[in-house]
Amino acid sequence: MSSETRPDISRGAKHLVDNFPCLSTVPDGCVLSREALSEPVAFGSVPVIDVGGLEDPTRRVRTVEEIARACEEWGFFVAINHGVDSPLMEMMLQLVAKFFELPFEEKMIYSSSDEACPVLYGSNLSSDKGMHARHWRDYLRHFGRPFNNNTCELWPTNPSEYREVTKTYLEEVWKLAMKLAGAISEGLGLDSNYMERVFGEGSQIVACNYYPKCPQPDLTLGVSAHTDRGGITILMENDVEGLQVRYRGKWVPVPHVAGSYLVNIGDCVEIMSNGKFKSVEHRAVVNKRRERIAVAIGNGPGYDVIVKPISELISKASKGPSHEPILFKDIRFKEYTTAEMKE
Ligand SMILES: O=C(O)CCC(=O)C(=O)O
Ligand SMILES: [Fe+2]
Repeated sequence: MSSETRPDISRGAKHLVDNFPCLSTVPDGCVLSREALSEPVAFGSVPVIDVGGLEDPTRRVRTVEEIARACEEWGFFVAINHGVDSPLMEMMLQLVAKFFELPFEEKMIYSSSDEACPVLYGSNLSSDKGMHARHWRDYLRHFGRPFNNNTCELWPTNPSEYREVTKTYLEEVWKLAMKLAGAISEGLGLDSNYMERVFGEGSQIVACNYYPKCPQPDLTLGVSAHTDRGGITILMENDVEGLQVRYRGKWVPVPHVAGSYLVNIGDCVEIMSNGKFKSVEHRAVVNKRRERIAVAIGNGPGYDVIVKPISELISKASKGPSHEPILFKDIRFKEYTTAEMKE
């Protein structure tokens, strides 16, 4: 390809696709290694759990068991009847879609070379940094909870309803996260408020991911294999599937279930559970036909919380026939989230 016709990747994935409608190949440099792309894919079923059962005293114990089993075996589950208002979910998704539709220059207001910037717009396609370098994804990332000082004032002002709707959405997602934290605590044999108490004021990271249509989806990825650092990730997608979960060494695609959330355990809950509940690797693939939008909210402990295996679990284990070693070191959440970014 001559340099005049070589597509410009410097403005990210969406800009490239919008401006080269006839693009039939993934630009040089964006083709990922054969090893990264050739891992086996298998069909299996990520558990679908009716979390509405947590609200019903006759079904609570069974629902807690289902959640605990999913956290042990898959680290993931699809949550239905989760209680978050569907018009609110739809509104949030539409505002994120509108944000990505803005002119490039307007989105660039939020770009920065500092990865730790509290609000960050960028593209993995045009970046050669980090584990997702040259991947087919544009993103907007910012902090949510704790809502102090000027947290929300840093968020985008366009679309105009973005701040207000996002704040309401994050509060609802936090309620759901704490409901699930209750089930996870009970699943570990603790009282249902245990994890919520440890999380304290809590923290949230908002990751809005935009994956445009890709001419050669087999040659690239949206996001490569990683685990989430926080506690409980709650992810909503438009009606396009793309997430894959590592299960018994193979990649298992998660089918889209309308109105559901994809829930996964992050590193903090794995540490707190001393490895009983798994923070499992996942990745996002892209496709030729439809753009995919995924809004992932990482719900974690407050930044000053020391994340460590829960002492009750350790002492219980050590009384048992097989002494269970403490598998993780204590670490302050703030240091854990900023240590050598994996993303
Ligand atoms: O977009 C997805 O489906 C996955 C995104 C993800 O794993 C993340 O943002 O941590
Ligand atoms: Fe993730």
